[in-house]
Amino acid sequence: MLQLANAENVRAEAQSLRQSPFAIRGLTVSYDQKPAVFSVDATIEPGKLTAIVGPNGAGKSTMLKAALGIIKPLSGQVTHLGRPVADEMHRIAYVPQRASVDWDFPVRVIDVVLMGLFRKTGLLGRLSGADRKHAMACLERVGMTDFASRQIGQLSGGQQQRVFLARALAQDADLYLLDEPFAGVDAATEKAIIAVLKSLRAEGRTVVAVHHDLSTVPDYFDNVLLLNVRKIAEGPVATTFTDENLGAAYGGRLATARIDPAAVAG
Ligand SMILES: Nc1ncnc2c1ncn2[C@@H]1O[C@H](COP(=O)(O)OP(=O)(O)OP(=O)(O)O)[C@@H](O)[C@H]1O
Repeated sequence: MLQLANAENVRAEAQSLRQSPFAIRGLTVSYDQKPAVFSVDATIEPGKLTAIVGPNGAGKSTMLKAALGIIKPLSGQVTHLGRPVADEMHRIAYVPQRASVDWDFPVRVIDVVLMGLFRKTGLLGRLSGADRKHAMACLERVGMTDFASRQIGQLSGGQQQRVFLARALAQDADLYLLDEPFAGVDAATEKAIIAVLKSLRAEGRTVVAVHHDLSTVPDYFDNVLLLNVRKIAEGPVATTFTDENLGAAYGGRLATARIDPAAVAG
């Protein structure tokens, strides 16, 4: 009887942890003593698609990198599922900005995807046939199986973006953080990527993406976090993605930007 009650407790705890958000508290990051992100609190709702939106230089990439410990913040705490993020990295997949990656590195597409499994297998761990099958299935999800043996330097920008998404899929994470996944891709690739992100949400996973095209925010995302060094607002798109909040994030430059993303391109 006691054992049954314990099993029930463990299940309830696991369930409530799954519903605990990715939470950022008091995050401040400075470069050369100038704050790029200042005192940001954010609570990412589990099982939703959240956009991080703000002008160039607003600190969006910096916030993601600092939240994951890739760069060291001046201050702040970040938790995932109620625990320090450093203990939870095996549940988190990060897709960096394409421009920040050395695409001349001599490695095949399939090997990039298999890198997504390193946290599970260890760097020197042996990959099984099932691992390779899983990696191929991830490539299939992004429509890139025909390119498995290609060197990554021989891919187009959109194809590179898809491969990085496949690597994140291979990680089988709870939380996906993507830095501008739609940057420089054509309409077909954008459609393919958003379909994958929505399928992750349908599986109960959480997706956060830095996003520049304001016109697609309402179609693509459930929630939005507006940033300009400080947090301007966060919440459901319907109530948060307002002209007032956009004006506060982008300054006077943005009277019509919600329908004209070109207005904020520079
Ligand atoms: N390594 C660095 N050293 C010094 N300053 C940096 C560094 N990285 C970013 N910055 C500065 O920090 C600020 C925030 O940059 P960040 O890349 O986080 O902005 P962003 O919102 O992601 O911009 P974008 O939309 O252009 O990608 C900018 O002013 C940028 O110049």
